[in-house]
Amino acid sequence: MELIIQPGAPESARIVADSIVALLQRKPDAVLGLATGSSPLAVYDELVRRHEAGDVSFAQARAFLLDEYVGLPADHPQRYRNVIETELVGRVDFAEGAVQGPDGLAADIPAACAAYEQAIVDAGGVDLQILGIGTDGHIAFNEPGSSLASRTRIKTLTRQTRIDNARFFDDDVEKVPTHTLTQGLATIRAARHLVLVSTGRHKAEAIHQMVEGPVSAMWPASVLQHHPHVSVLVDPAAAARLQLADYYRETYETKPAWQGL
Ligand SMILES: N[C@@H]1[C@@H](O)[C@H](O)[C@@H](COP(=O)(O)O)O[C@@H]1O
Repeated sequence: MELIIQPGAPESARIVADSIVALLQRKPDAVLGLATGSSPLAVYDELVRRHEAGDVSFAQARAFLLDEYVGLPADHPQRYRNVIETELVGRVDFAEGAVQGPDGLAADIPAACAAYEQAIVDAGGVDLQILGIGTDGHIAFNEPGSSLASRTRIKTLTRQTRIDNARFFDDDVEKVPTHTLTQGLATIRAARHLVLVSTGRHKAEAIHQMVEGPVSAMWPASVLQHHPHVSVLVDPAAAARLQLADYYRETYETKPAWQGL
């Protein structure tokens, strides 16, 4: 796992965008994994800028979302398929139908989850997965206690996650759906490169547990310790609990210039 401590989200976003642009230049039909939540927003804004500058095209790329609320109407602004359309997809040149998410309105949820897993496999797997992290260490919507071997399935949200996400639902926790469809921890681990971005003191414990704690279902993101290619970009506040912060800084500062993420 590579830890990169940057002054803030814009600096991290430029590093992540460099990596995504380089990927799409060498593999125009790359498969991206997209995350919602506030953490990746600076990355999406940076990608839009690079696209507008003519540096990158998504015309041949495909993308898969990490998760989706169960039961939100198709036109609900907080449905993740709509959120990602506003934040990134509608601002660049993805082809029609190139971006998929789990179907939170499916009548047969287990079948929809299995079909989503198969769609990712059929696309050749995810080349680069963008991730955020919840205050309780969840990635996508894999809450504490999630099987480290889990695949796409329905999950019940914790009260804490619903409180954290109430800001997107008029600050009313009761409006936050209770269930989601989420890629599992094993699904996420199957992506070839994982890039996690996080800022703020409220994420410091989760970042510490993910990087330096034992691998445990109680901190689901800690499963990333088993992945061979993970880049974690944090600001000083999110890095505040890291025991080896000085070592991570020195490692990054002395990294050979030719080596990307
Ligand atoms: N399902 C999403 C996650 O994908 C996201 O990483 C996390 C953190 O969100 P934020 O980046 O807004 O702090 O919460 C949500 O519940």
